[in-house]
Amino acid sequence: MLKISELYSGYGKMRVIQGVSLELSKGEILAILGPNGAGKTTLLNSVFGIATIHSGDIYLDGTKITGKKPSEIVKLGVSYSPQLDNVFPNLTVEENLYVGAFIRGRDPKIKEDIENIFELFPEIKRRRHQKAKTLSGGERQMLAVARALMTNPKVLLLDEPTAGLSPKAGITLMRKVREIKETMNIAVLVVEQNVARALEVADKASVLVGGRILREGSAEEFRHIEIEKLFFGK
Ligand SMILES: Nc1ncnc2c1ncn2[C@@H]1O[C@H](COP(=O)(O)OP(=O)(O)OP(=O)(O)O)[C@@H](O)[C@H]1O
Repeated sequence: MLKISELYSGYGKMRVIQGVSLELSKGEILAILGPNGAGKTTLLNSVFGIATIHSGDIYLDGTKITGKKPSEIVKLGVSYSPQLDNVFPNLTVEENLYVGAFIRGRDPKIKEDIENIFELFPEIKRRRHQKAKTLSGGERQMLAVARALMTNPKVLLLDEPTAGLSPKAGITLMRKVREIKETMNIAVLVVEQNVARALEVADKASVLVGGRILREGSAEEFRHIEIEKLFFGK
């Protein structure tokens, strides 16, 4: 579904990603793990067309998306929930979901999809007429993920969806991500600081250090490795 091949990318001339290749299939969650500054966000930015691609290619279902604009990439089926500024604070929950569906124009199915999303996230359904800025941290992150789903993506990119959440809210959200990939049969590329939380729901994981993939494998095989060893090989 998503294939990244020998990617070198960064910002302007600055290189952050140094030869990353990975593949993500439909119905899979791939967790990108790694220390601060490893390039995790830059990898997502590269897929979404907001970083500078120096060389390499990115394919979605065999179609090359390298170098395309984010608006085109969304239309092809990739949605992105960034770490910050991922909801419109002064819009209501429902309005945020309508804005999320903006690229679908006047698609009559939008209303029905919003109700389906609310079935997945009853926590925010209760707050549908409340402004996003009045939500709790956990509810706000659920809204951010829900908003990203409104484009009907094939691939969902999530940047630290549990950042700043309590352990309980964090695990609830990650389990929700798993439920989403199962019910909607989509592929999820998730960047997470919390390794245990990510590995609980992910199918596989890649460890990114210094812009390179240090190791990759099934989430199961990483569950028993200490973080220091995972990130720094100690
Ligand atoms: N817009 C930008 N312009 C220039 N440099 C950037 C930009 N965004 C990030 N960088 C740099 O790229 C490098 C990788 O940053 P990135 O945010 O991808 O790392 P990360 O693994 O997501 O880190 P963290 O876990 O701390 O969020 C860092 O050195 C950072 O300073």
